[in-house]
Amino acid sequence: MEFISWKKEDGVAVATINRPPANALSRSLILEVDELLNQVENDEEVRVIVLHGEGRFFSAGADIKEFTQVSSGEEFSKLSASGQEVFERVETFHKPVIAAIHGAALGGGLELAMSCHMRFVTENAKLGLPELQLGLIPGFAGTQRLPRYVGTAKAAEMLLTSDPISGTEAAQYGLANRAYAEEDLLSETLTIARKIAKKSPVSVKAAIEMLQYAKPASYHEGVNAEAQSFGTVFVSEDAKEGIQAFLEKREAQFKGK
Ligand SMILES: C/C=C/C(=O)SCCNC(=O)CCNC(=O)[C@H](O)C(C)(C)COP(=O)(O)OP(=O)(O)OC[C@H]1O[C@@H](n2cnc3c(N)ncnc32)[C@H](O)[C@@H]1OP(=O)(O)O
Repeated sequence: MEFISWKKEDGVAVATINRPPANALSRSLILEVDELLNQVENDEEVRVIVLHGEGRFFSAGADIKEFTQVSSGEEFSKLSASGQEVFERVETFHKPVIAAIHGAALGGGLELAMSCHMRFVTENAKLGLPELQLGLIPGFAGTQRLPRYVGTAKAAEMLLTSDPISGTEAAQYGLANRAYAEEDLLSETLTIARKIAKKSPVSVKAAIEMLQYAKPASYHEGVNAEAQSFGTVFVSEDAKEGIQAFLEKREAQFKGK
């Protein structure tokens, strides 16, 4: 794998995303998340996976620069659906996947983190779904998972304003399990991961399976609608303007077209 490396430590696979400068989730990086799961799936020495980011951020989201290479709405809907599929595999994976988030988990980066079974964060990390700032909507099941963690009112605020919340606030709202000082994040996360690694893999698998029943019945319908909508919104003039404005480091001027 080019962008994800991992090593085993006491029953835990510590996986590092390393795609400078922002660990943006290109298509190939998302495929590597899938490949990571392939590699640990049948490894009995791996009981838990901890995912974290190298550099300044956990991940700043889907690769906005790569978006300029896609042109049709159908292609964007497919891109959305294939990301959703990988993240669904994370959420239903029979070994717990834990995100350790520092710096920022934005857009697709937060969507990846939300598909993990637990999230530990630094107090000053930024967590958010800023896609509306780009004239887009989230496309990797963020519209469905965020309200599950923070409630619909806070999810609406986060989506519609594009403002991120801090790690401390994320822990208060239930989006993160706990917030730590920057220097303690990885060691505290590993302590919890090692504790889980000592449990019976049979009961851990069963517990994860049972958690899937806590998803609302409309979840998969919502995710499919999100992928469709992602493609439709993406071909708007406003989306072109939003992406261009990001690349030119200026504020977007949206016209409603
Ligand atoms: C289906 C899913 C959809 C999505 O996920 S859409 C994407 C949603 N994410 C975002 O909108 C976040 C965009 N990024 C930011 O808001 C900011 O960045 C940060 C807050 C993460 C960091 O800000 P700062 O510290 O001022 O650094 P910087 O100069 O903006 O970024 C450093 C370099 O990283 C590149 N970068 C940041 N995010 C992305 C991204 N999501 N895709 C591609 N590149 C990204 C920038 O362009 C720049 O690069 P250069 O140094 O070459 O100018």
